Amino acid sequence: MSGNKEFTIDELAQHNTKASLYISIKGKVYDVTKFIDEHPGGEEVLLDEAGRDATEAFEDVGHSDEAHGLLKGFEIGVLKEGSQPQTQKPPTHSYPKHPQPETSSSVINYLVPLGVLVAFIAYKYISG
Ligand code: HEM
Repeated sequence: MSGNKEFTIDELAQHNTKASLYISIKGKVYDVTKFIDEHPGGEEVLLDEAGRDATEAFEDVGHSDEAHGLLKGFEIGVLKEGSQPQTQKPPTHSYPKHPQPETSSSVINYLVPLGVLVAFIAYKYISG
């Protein structure tokens, strides 16, 4: 079965039990209710990902071509655009970079060793 029905993330989330189990992978929605008992990876993992975007979990396992092929048979629609969960953090407040008071600190960095050197030479000169 395949379809062009668009599911929102909320609709998907309603099918998160063994009685009706939808999973989304790469923007497609799959009804894997009938597959729960047959999944070689066990039902537990499917139930863990039930009703949500399982792209990462599915890819992490490194499923075979056969597994990818099976997916086609479970396709019932697509995840509505813009309803994907935010995997990336929204841009947080960007803080303006404060200009560092470069000059004053670099002058000090330069003057202190110079002062030490001058003091050392003066000391040598006076004492010797
Ligand atoms: C929903 C569609 C899924 C299908 C059609 C599917 C299919 C399969 C198939 C056919 C295998 C046998 C090995 C292979 O051919 O790669 C397998 C293994 C496995 N699957 Fe899935 N899988 C699905 C989702 C998931 C999800 C969401 C997880 C979550 C982590 C998962 C975890 C695993 C694990 C851990 C194995 C390895 C089992 C083992 O080698 O002992 N699967 N799956």
